[in-house]
Amino acid sequence: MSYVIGIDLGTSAVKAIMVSRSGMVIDEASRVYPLYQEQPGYREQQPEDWFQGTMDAVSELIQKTGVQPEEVEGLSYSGQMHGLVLLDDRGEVLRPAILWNDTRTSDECRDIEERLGERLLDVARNRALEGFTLPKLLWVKQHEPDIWQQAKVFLLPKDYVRYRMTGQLGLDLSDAAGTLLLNIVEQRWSEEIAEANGIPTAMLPPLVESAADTGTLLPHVAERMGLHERVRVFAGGADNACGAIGAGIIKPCTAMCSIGTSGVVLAYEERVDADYRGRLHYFNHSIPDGYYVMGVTLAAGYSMQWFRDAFASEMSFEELLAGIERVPPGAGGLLFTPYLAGERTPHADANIRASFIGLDSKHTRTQVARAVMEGVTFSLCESLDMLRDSGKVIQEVIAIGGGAKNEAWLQMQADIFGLDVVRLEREQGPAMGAAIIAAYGCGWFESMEEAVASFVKQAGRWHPDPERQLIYRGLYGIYKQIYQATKALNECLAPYR
Ligand SMILES: Nc1ncnc2c1ncn2[C@@H]1O[C@H](COP(=O)(O)OP(=O)(O)O)[C@@H](O)[C@H]1O
Ligand SMILES: O=C(CO)[C@@H](O)[C@H](O)COP(=O)(O)O
Repeated sequence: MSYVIGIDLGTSAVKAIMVSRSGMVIDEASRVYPLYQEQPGYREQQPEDWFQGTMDAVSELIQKTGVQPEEVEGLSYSGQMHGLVLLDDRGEVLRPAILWNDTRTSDECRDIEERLGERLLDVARNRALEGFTLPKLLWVKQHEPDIWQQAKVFLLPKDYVRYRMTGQLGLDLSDAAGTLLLNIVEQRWSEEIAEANGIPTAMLPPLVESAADTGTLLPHVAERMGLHERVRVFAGGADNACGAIGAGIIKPCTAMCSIGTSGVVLAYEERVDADYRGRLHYFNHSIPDGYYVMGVTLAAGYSMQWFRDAFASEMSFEELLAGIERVPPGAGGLLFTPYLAGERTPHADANIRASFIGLDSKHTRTQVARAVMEGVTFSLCESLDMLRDSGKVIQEVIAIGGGAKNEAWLQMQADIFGLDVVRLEREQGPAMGAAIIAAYGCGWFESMEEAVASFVKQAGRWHPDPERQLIYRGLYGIYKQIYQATKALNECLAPYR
């Protein structure tokens, strides 16, 4: 038999899946790692935790499947986007990684936009947002000059793990798109953006395609994971690009909704000249010459994780959400905005914070949990509406990410979006996308499209219920007013955080 391994380096955990030639997921293994929040707006992780966690997860996967090392032909990666990993001239990590949901870089974003004006949108096709990598580089340059002086190259999260596994430096196009340093259409680093911001071009790692063969495993890494040294390692892609591949979003009129730590509503973009003026993210896909457009809720699954950790830390998500489907829409008149970490879409605002509106002494924990789920889904619906308003025809939504494990959340998505919502056999879209890249790279298929057709398997469909849809339409109208109503209050509260 032959297999490939797909690795998804998420924010809450790394997940590894073993996939057979017929696209069957034989098994999966995962490892969690901590998120450090030393100051308000700061979010960091240790790259060493990613590397060790990935090796542990793959090693467990090999042990529990009983697959022989020589049966694994290839592996590839999907990774949380934008996170800055700085390396010195010996390849050592200089400081903890600054993550996609870290919002310390508002000043740097303003500086970038002042320096480049409209050219930023013309070349990088995105606005300067706190989560992207270039503002993080500028923050280190300004605030940690000693570290900056030692920095020789930067990598993104999954590219760091691949570097540790193979010893080869490289960064794939779909992830490079989220740095703000890529000329998105010409698919090369933008010297203009780098030079305007004082970033030496020597710091930019070599660019590769997602399916590029990036070498083989270092002997000690192969041994630790129980793999053969000859297993082929393919570059992989940004988690949202891989999630899109794993969900089959590789042609027009298809869209996905991912509820991981972040929340994403994403559609395939066939037009290289599509111009969203930065209101939505526009990035290179992991499919050659493909693009996608998306909106991002910074704290989607993270809102649920926060709620559980703060108020029911002894409970699993399954226990916490038991009976949630019996709570009527609207959670007894309670609305939640998921701005726990600021927001990106539709309100690019690092200062906004979350609210519960309508909390009543009769509210139970289950009702509040439902309000959290509804608030996250309303936020995602705002991104979906931006896609629809741009003229995109979306017929159904493929749901992926940890949130797709819960059937009530799938029904809620169908009711709020007013569209059919489809679940896959496993919610691990990004890991499946990485496995598909590896399978295509190994030559199992002529094209990525063929690999997607063979590997992506739908497993359930939720239809919108007209009655609930109507109730949600009313609630959504109220939800959309909360941002403006709480913006100034949150600015006043900022010094107290
Ligand atoms: N059984 C479940 N029911 C509902 N939500 C869940 C469940 N399990 C996990 N989640 C949600 O999924 C999130 C993690 O999703 P995941 O896709 O693994 O994230 P990441 O890729 O960022 O690590 C959690 O924060 C939680 O909100
Ligand atoms: O910042 C973004 C996309 O622009 C996030 O979607 C990250 O890529 C993190 O993803 P998850 O850990 O939530 O999967």
